[in-house]
Amino acid sequence: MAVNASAEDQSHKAHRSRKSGPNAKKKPTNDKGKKKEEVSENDRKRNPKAFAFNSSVKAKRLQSRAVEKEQRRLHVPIIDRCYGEPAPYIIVVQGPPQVGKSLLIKSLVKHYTKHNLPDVRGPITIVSGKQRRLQFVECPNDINGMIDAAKFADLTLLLIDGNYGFEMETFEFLNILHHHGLPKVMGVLTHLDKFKDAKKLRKTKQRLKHRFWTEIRTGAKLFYLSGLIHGKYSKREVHNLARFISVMKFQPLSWRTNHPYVLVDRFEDVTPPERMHANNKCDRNITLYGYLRGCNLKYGTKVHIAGVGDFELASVTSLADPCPLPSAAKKKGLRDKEKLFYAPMSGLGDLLYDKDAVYININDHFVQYSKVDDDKEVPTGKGNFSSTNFPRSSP
Ligand SMILES: Nc1nc2c(ncn2[C@@H]2O[C@H](COP(=O)(O)OP(=O)(O)OP(=O)(O)O)[C@@H](O)[C@H]2O)c(=O)[nH]1
Repeated sequence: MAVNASAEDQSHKAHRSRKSGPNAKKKPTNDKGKKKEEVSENDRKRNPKAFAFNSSVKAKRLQSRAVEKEQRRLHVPIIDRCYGEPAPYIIVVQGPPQVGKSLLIKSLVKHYTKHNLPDVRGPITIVSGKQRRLQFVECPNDINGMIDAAKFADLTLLLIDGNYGFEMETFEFLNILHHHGLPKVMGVLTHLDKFKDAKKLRKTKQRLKHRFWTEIRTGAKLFYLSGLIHGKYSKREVHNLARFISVMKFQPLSWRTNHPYVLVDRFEDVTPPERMHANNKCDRNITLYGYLRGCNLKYGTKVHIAGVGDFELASVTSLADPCPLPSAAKKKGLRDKEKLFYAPMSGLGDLLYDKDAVYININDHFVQYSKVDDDKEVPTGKGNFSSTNFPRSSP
């Protein structure tokens, strides 16, 4: 018994871990310098690394990714049902009378294509980049024209006379746009050269900008065209505006992606002449040309022509692209040759595509006539007919 009692009372020396030598180095330790066996169960459960972050940059990135994922979940993905090359984006230029709509379209066309447009009539299609085509349309100043324009506009340039301020036409058009799903809107202030006082100009710019933000949204883009140089807008300002349009991201409106629609850039009356002779007021057959947008157009579907009514579609034909995108070569930018444009209603563009023919427009100065002995002139050389639409081939 005496032996047992002495064994219970015996006190052992505490274990002294090695402080030096190879064994001391070998022992695994945790972060706080404690040896593995010394980490308590409680410490192990409260691992600070499990939920904290080390890098604030990484945390920010993770957070923004999570927000993005959440937004993607909330929005239905937009399915592009277009076949082949995307149709040109339509840019509607709107504003009160004499604000400078035609001049702005002419300046932008000149910037993109280096061509002078004498007159703005109908849609003007241009190639603005390797992947992008644009179609400029001037919005008429009547209510029906505005309603039609709001239906197809991808981007609206709202021209505002800076000297006068907002006018009724702008508010009307904005109201119509709101009812059609509000496409992208950018404001352009013109007639700023009429201000003589710099301070007044600055104040007006500020005032109009805030008024514009109230109408659209805070931060909506407003461009300033400070005046005319030789009857045209400043090259630098037009360049900035064109650059902005070239890189802009367009969000297709859901109704439009689910319905086929065409902005007609040319039309032709193909009624047989004998029918017209018999009755001058007979029903006409009309062929309409334009880029198909939205989704596919089926044979036999009824079409609505804005301002005219509903019609039966007799046939749909796919034609060669009159203003194609450049070939996908690995080079930067566009060559001058590739800066195509197509404006049949304005009477410009060298090629005119018809249902059964392609017409080449030859300028007068390309036509050469050679002298023939019997004093009759026979056209030769590059062109056979001067400024005449000449059928080349049938597709
Ligand atoms: N001083 C000045 N004149 C301008 C400015 N912008 C346009 N103009 C002039 O305003 C006149 C009308 O320009 P247009 O481009 O024909 O205007 P518009 O809006 O197409 O006119 P409508 O088609 O009749 O509605 C032209 O004589 C232009 O030179 C500007 O910023 N300053």
